[in-house]
Amino acid sequence: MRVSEEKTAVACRNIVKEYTVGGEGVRVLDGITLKVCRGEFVSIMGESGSGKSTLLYILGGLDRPTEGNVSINGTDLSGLSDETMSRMRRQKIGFVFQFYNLIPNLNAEENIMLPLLLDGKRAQDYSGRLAQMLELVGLTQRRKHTPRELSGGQQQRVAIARALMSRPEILFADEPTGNLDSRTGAEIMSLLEEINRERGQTIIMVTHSPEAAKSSSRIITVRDGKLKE
Ligand SMILES: Nc1ncnc2c1ncn2[C@@H]1O[C@H](COP(=O)(O)OP(=O)(O)OP(=O)(O)O)[C@@H](O)[C@H]1O
Repeated sequence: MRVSEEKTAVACRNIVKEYTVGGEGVRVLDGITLKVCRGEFVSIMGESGSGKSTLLYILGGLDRPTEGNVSINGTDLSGLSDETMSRMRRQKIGFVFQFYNLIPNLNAEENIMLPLLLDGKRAQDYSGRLAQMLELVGLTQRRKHTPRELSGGQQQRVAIARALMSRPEILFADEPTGNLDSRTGAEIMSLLEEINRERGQTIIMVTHSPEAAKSSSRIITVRDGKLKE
């Protein structure tokens, strides 16, 4: 991508995050500035407790920083009400977690459709997109299975399809292979790589795994509350 064509997907400036633990302030993030361009696949690494997930949630608008600001696709999140922020999350952001967070009594396609239904959309208007997503994640034959009838890797594929249904600007993934054996983890990573390469999907992923991080185009590390590229 030429620099002049770069478009910023998400940017943050001087992010500080402090928690109060036992009456004392603990500074987890200490002045983080970062820009991720559209189409990038960025891995966030760092030791346990370094603040990787905290940073991911702040970038995705799931949490607010103590200081500093985040903008997604040019919109500054700090000025948004909670309601506008949650609409923005539903429509512009996809999240995938280590534990798939599927609804146990809904089947694969119902789980994939759920966020759009909660956003007031009609299922019949999205049947084509649903079929495309099932195809993309390789679950067309298993669309009527409930999570209990699916392997961990298949459940994560459902979660990925669900996150992509709204055609999000950015897909955030928090340890997406953390609960999978290494072979299944590698399959999930090649799916994410394909989604990034073929669809130009911007992805920001937290991972402990150097193997998983190899799929990304850039690795950043959080250490002592700061970023090292
Ligand atoms: N709500 C909270 N209240 C107090 N402290 C918190 C809270 N959330 C996170 N922390 C602390 O902030 C630090 C960073 O947590 P975070 O989960 O972001 O780290 P991480 O790098 O993602 O860790 P891991 O790799 O173990 O998941 C930790 O020391 C954690 O205990």
